[in-house]
Formats: sequence, C-alpha cells, structure tokens
Amino acid sequence: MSGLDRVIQTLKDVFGHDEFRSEAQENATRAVVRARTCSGRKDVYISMPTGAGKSLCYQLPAVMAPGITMVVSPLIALMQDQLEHLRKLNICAESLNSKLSAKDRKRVLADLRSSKPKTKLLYITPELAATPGFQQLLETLKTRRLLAHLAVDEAHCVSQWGHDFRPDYLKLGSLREKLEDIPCIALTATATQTVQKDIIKSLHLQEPVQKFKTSVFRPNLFYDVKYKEVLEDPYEDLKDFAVKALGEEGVEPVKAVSTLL
Ligand SMILES: Nc1ncnc2c1ncn2[C@@H]1O[C@H](COP(=O)(O)OP(=O)(O)OP(=O)(O)O)[C@@H](O)[C@H]1O
Repeated sequence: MSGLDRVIQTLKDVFGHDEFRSEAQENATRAVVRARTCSGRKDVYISMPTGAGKSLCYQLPAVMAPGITMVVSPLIALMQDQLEHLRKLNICAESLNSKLSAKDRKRVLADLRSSKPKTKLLYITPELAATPGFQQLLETLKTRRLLAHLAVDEAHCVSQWGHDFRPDYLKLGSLREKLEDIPCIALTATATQTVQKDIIKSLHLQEPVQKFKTSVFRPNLFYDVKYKEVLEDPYEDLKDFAVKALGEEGVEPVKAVSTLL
C-alpha cells in the first residue's frame, strides 16, 4: 500500500475519522509523515486555532512510524486528556511527569528500556526534558534509533512575546540540538509573526521549515454586550437567549451553553 493510502487508512482504522477536518490538517499530517522518510525539509510548524485538530498532525504520523514520538506538553492536565483519548483508541501512550506514581514510572521506564518498546507516544514536561536523567534516557533511545519525532505542543510558551511564556521551554533548544536528526513539529494556536520567529529560532527548527497556518478567526464565537439596566427582565432575556441557542439547528447543546459563559 502506498504511503498516502496508509495515511487515510490509519485515519479511518485507528482514529475513526472518515476524512481530514481541513486541507491544512491533511497537508500538515502528510508533511510530518514525509519528514521521516525524505532528506531535507524535515521540520514542521503548525499554527491552527484551538480545536482545529492539531494533535492528529503528530499523533497519526506517530502511529505510522516505527519507534517513539516524544511530545513536550506544558500542563499535566493537558497530557492526561491526550493520554485518555489515545488509550481509548488503543494507542500505547505514556507520560513521565512529577505526578506519576513510582510504580508507573518504573513500568514506563522498563518499557522504554526494553528491546521493543510498546510506547508509541511519550508525553513529557519541559522541566523533565532538561534533567540529566532524562537526557541520558534520550541518548540511549537515540543510539538505539528508537526516536521517531519530537513534537512540541503549545510551542508559543517558548516566546517571551507570547502570553504563556514558560522559561523551561527555552531549555528545549538544547534538547533539540542533541536530537537534530529527529524531525521536530512545533504546534501552537496563538502565534504572531514575532512569536513564530521565536519558536523557529528557539527550537532550532531547520530551514526551510514547512509551515501550515490557518486563520484564527472562529465564526462560531462572538461577543455580545447587553446592559441589564435597560432590559426589562435580564434573567428572562438570558433564558430566552439560552433556549434559542440550545434549539438552534446544528448547534450542539454544550457548545451553545459555553457561549453563555
Ligand atoms: N479529521 C477529524 N475528523 C473529526 N474529528 C477530528 C479530526 N481531527 C481531530 N478531530 C477531533 O477534534 C477535536 C479537537 O482536536 P485537538 O484537541 O487535536 O485540537 P487542537 O487543535 O490540538 O486544540 P488545542 O489548541 O486545544 O490543543 C478532538 O476531539 C479530535 O478528536
């Protein structure tokens, strides 16, 4: 089966989606798949709004590739969400973080040190990435040619111009230097040109970087201000709005309610 067909097959069989959500999602995913197999043009930068399906762009290639994809994520809660999602799909995903029990840590490390690790995606915090113990583990994985990709989620945390600057993200530059042969994928939902430049520089993404960007404009989100002083009955007005939103065709109730928050 050709590489392209395998992408669609994996999308359907493993992730349960009939099609890609957008052209950008498809192009970015295919670029990450190709990054391991062709020389040159390896690193990928993905900027798409929240909920656009950025995670699939590294998770699908991770499933297709032999070896382990390492994912840097800034929050343990975010990691947990991803782990739950992947495990429901029967994808072997693990994490190493400060909240892990000693027993689980031992189990994860034993798998990583085994001759054929089952782990396909390993989620780590930027703090852990910088520790000597982890660097040693990484070196071993690299020597054994077990590293497929390095994905950096919420990559804008690397930039002091971004809204979520995390000093530990800066240490990822030296991690990247040690893994310069491994394709790197930087993902963010919020990146201005300045932040984009910072990400590319700090993570030592190799030029020419392949960039996939979609507009952050979200047509389903809007702000509306009503002064309750001029409303006859503000609660009745809010109730009417909620009922209308919940009843709107094609709008899922949860999304409609979140509009009210
Ligand atoms: N091709 C697809 N078809 C249908 N659903 C999809 C597709 N790709 C992703 N999704 C779903 O879209 C939702 C959002 O995906 P995801 O969490 O990857 O978004 P994101 O862009 O990473 O958002 P964030 O910026 O919050 O990390 C998930 O429930 C995911 O399963």
